[in-house]
Amino acid sequence: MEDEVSNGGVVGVGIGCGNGKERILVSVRLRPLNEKEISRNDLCDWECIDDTTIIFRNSLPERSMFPTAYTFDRVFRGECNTKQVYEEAAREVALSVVSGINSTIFAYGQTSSGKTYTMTGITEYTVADIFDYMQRHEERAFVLKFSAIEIYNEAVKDLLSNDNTPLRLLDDPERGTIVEKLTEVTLRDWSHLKELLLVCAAQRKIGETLLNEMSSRSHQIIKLTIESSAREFLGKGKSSTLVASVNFVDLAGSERASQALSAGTRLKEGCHINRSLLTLGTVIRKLSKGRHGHVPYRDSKLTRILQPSLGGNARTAIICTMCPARSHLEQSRNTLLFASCAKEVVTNAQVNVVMSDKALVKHLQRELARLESELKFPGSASSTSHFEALLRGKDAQIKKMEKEIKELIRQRDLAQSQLKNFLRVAVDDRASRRWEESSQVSTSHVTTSAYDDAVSMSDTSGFPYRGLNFSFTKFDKSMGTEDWNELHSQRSGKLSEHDTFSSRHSISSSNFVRLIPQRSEKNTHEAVDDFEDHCKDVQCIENNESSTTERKEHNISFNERTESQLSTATNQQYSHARPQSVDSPAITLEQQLQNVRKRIDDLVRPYHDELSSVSSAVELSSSQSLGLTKSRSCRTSMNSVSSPWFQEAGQTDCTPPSSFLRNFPGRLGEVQRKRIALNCDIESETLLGLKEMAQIQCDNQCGNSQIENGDVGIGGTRKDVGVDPMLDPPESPSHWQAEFEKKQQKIVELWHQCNVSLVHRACFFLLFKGDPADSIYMEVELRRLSFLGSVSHKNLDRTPVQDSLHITQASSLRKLQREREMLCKQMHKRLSAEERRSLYTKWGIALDSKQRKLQLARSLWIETKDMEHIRESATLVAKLIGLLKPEQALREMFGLSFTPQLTSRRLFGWKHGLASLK
Ligand SMILES: Nc1ncnc2c1ncn2[C@@H]1O[C@H](COP(=O)(O)OP(=O)(O)OP(=O)(O)O)[C@@H](O)[C@H]1O
Repeated sequence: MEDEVSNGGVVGVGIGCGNGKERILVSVRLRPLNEKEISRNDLCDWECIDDTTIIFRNSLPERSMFPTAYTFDRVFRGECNTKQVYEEAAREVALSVVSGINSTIFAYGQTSSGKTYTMTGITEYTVADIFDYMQRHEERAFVLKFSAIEIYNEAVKDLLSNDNTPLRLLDDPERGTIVEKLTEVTLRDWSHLKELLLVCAAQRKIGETLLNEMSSRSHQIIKLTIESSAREFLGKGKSSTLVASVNFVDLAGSERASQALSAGTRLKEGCHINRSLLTLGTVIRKLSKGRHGHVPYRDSKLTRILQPSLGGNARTAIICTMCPARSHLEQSRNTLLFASCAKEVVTNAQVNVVMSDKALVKHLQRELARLESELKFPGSASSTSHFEALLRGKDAQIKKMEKEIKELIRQRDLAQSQLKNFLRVAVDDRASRRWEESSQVSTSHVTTSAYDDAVSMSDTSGFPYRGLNFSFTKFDKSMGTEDWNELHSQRSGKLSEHDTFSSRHSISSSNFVRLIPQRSEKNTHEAVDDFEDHCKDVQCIENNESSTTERKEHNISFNERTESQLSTATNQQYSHARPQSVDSPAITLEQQLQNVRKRIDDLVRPYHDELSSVSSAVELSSSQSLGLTKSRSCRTSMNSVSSPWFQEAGQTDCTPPSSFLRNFPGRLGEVQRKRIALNCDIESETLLGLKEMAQIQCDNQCGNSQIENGDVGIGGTRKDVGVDPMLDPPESPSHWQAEFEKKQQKIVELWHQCNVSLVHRACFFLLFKGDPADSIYMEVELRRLSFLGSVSHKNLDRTPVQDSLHITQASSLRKLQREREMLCKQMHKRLSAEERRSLYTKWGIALDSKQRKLQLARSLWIETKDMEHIRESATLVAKLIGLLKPEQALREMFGLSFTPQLTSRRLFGWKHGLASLK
């Protein structure tokens, strides 16, 4: 049995038992008056009035100062037998030992008060109960070990050994103070115990005093150690053992030398006894006041050995024995004071689990692995918490910034609207003055003058035409095209028919741009009858837009520049007529506006950097999950493979998003603006980085101008920005198919609305045919388009930002028309005469009509609801650009900013095809 549990290498594992902290159980036992006391007519002053209170019944005046009632966990009258004392004052504590909890039962009291009498009984009852417990728990294997020592004159003696040599006390880091070379005997049975108890009694120092013929002159500690293991795990290497000890402590009695009439040896014994008991009293007193300061455990061998039982890992019960005789009043009172302190002492008992060698080896191996890992990654746990703290801090920072941005945007909007109002008033005022002045000459001059104003401002001061249109909205709306033509004719006096058309078309384009931004492409066809005229018209607008390009190079937002120029122009134009006091508010407002914008930029930049890093992380993880190699950005790859339209667009015009972004309240930082400037047409908007969208979306939220469009709103979290579909694929193929068709339809409609390049549409349409893996690209495309569409369609309360967007939308429409024209040119090259004829017939174009190729090109992608039409359009466009194998196009070009390694051969094939269009 002893082999099952190793004593040498065993590590005790303390397991907190939750309520391990408890006070020492303190009881008081009165013994009856003995014969001597009765014969002396000694009076009994003490009375247990109930089970917990003992009182002093004495009316002596000199004792009136002392307390008369003492309460303890239990008090026992003289007639109570030891069994009752055991059961009510010791049993529960003593038997904790079978559950692996250390326990100690003390007997404390003056000499001849009945300590030995009580402890002998309690020891026997406890062992009897332990044996009983062992019998009732056959499933466990028990080992019961017995040892006994006495501390006589501060020397520790082994009561089971004949050797009188004092034993040394050793300090073990795990087991505390241990007695060196102490005999420990494994108990066999009850009779074995009785035998050992007799041996101890025989060995213990007993002496005769006046008070006790058989006075114990030493402190005796009998120790029973119980080890128990579950039998089913024995020998299987994973058993664990409960190990605990119960100490039965029979202290030597405190005595007064005068009372005991001790002298010589007895006096010396008495001194040692009293000194050690004094130390015990001091320890108890200190512990009763809490564990503050030094507790003098080491001042006596008694307290040193019993340290775990005094406020340590043990349950403790103290039975204070008392002589009820008045002659022992002082000693009794001291005993009660000791008991009163003891009941305040708190111990913290633990269940002691000891592992078998094998279990211990396993445990140690695990511990070693843990330590090695900690060594390998020092502070990994702490770095995690540090990271979490950092994140929390960043979150708080972002929230604060969002709040600030909100406030700044509010201030900016206010300043903007004030400035706008001011300028409107200024312009109206100026116009009405001019009107009044001109009306004195002639009506025709009025309009000419008004028109001259507009044109001269545009021509001479670089005042943007679109800005002028915006400022003169009233004029545009109130005057029809005829008025403008007439006005123009009157101005030039000798306009050619061509000029007239250009003017009309320029104006109608402007009106179209501002008033009918969503006018369908088909309607535009009617306005653009003549190809050559159309090109001139385009050229005319491009000239106007070149000024915008210049502005873009200077990195000044359109909004800022427009307003600034408007303000400057207005000031310049009317400085002679307007008092300085009127100009000042405009300058102040403009300054205010710029300050607010600068603050927002400063605030947004770090926020956006943060967002970028998060997006990068998302992209990286996405690309990893796709098994893609992070490469050049999608934008870069698109530029490298894009059609001439993409390139051309990139060189000339600003795009709706870039224009939008530059004018948007929460404008992007410098880097973002530069990046966006690389994409210069609406087709390139498919490449609009998700980060930018997320930024805009964030800004929108800040500005309470969240953009929504049908069922694909932009508002939401970063997760919404085209990343989550990868994480959340459709549940079933049929579900996905339905979803795919729905998304495809929506995309086709948005392409149409946003005037997206036909080449882009064709590539995308032919590339993504319903594979579930395409879901992310569909989602990205859908959201980009939704974003563009929603921005350009929400024009109820038009802002300068939106105005600028409409202009670029017109530009995109024009580019679309040019694209059709280029496709038209390709028809001759890519299609045989027979193929062309067949297509004309199929597409309902009369074979004898003029400009059949152009008609065919203009018929492409015009029916958004007819998927067959869309498919045929896509196939024809692909053929015209030489994209024979659309599936070879790179999907990633349409997705997030990650691409696989591009093979030059693939690119070459497509680029070659595209290049041939030039
Ligand atoms: N509760 C009791 N009922 C009857 N007799 C008792 C009781 N308690 C003690 N006695 C008797 O009192 C005497 C002294 O008891 P005991 O030796 O146990 O005292 P003690 O406190 O151990 O003294 P010391 O400190 O001197 O050893 C004994 O003869 C014992 O039988």
